[in-house]
Amino acid sequence: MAHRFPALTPEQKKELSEIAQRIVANGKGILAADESVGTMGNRLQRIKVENTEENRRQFRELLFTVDDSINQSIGGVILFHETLYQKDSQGKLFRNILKERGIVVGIKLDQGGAPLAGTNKETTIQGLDGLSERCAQYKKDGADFGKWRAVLRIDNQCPSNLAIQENANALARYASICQQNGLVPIVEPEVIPDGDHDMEHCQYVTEKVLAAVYKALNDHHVYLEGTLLKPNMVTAGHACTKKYTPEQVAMATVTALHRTVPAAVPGICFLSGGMSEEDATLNLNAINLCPLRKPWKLSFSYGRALQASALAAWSGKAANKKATQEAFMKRAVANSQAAQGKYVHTGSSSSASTQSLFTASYTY
Ligand SMILES: O=P(O)(O)OC[C@@]1(O)O[C@H](CO)[C@@H](O)[C@@H]1O
Repeated sequence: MAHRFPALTPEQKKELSEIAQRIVANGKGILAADESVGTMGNRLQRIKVENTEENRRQFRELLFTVDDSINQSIGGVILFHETLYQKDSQGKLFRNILKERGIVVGIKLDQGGAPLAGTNKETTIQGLDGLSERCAQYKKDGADFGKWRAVLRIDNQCPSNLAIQENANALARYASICQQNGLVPIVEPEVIPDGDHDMEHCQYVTEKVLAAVYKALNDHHVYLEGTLLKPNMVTAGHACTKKYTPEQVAMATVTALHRTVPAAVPGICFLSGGMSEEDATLNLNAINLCPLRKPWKLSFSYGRALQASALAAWSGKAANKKATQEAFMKRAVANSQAAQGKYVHTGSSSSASTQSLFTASYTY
């Protein structure tokens, strides 16, 4: 079957694949700082800080103005709409601060879940209407990649075939629209860790979900070299009593990816999904040391696992700037090492870094 209606020009493809490769260049990963106002509110509540636009801005300013060497560990930052247009205390746009450091700016594009009737409380994600116009505007405003998170749950009759197919199709439609507008789509089908299932069952489900996603991306003529995948690691459910080592998680995760993700995809950046900061780093390191063939960069796109100890150190006080930035830098460097299989845990871990960051039914 001839490909008579090419979706992208060679120039568009070149731009997309170069952006994707810059984000996951050696030892680099993504800071997911795209928490919606509500999600950020939950985080701030834990440290007893009011969820105001100014408080959200102040915390993010600390992250984005950390030492210049951050660009050795962080290749991209995902922002929420509000943050893309915010400035630091000197009046400089955050997005310009990031770009001047060579960090690629990304934007969260999904817009919340909607119920799938006739299923066991499963959802699809909204945001396709008007997406092309939003992407075009964000590209003009400095974004070079987008993110769309679909949520799949393991439970009685879940994920259903309907939820898998519907979310795969929405991810593929989103990815196609992003690429038409010069944005690299981060494709995030998250199998959330709620439940008492074992790791083997998570692997089975993750493979089914990823296989459906790559079939849909192919159906929608998405250019894989200009995409990044943001999956869950294969782990046991949060309430499972059986414990697995990082090496076991790594083998199950890389096996699932091997079976489903084409080698044309330049990078796979895991979400942290409620793991403690330290577990997220140890698992990523083990994944990079896993003896299977790994044709893609295996890196991170962490939200909670990059920010939890920084948030705890900040506690809403400007006087804690140094401690906040040091805590963030420590996690960024550790994950950069883990993305190269070079992380060696030394000394004692702070309590914030070993604390589970799991939230039940984590949606937004
Ligand atoms: O699981 P983590 O690493 O904390 O966050 C992963 C993530 O996709 O989920 C959040 C909610 O959409 C986003 O803020 C973030 O990008």
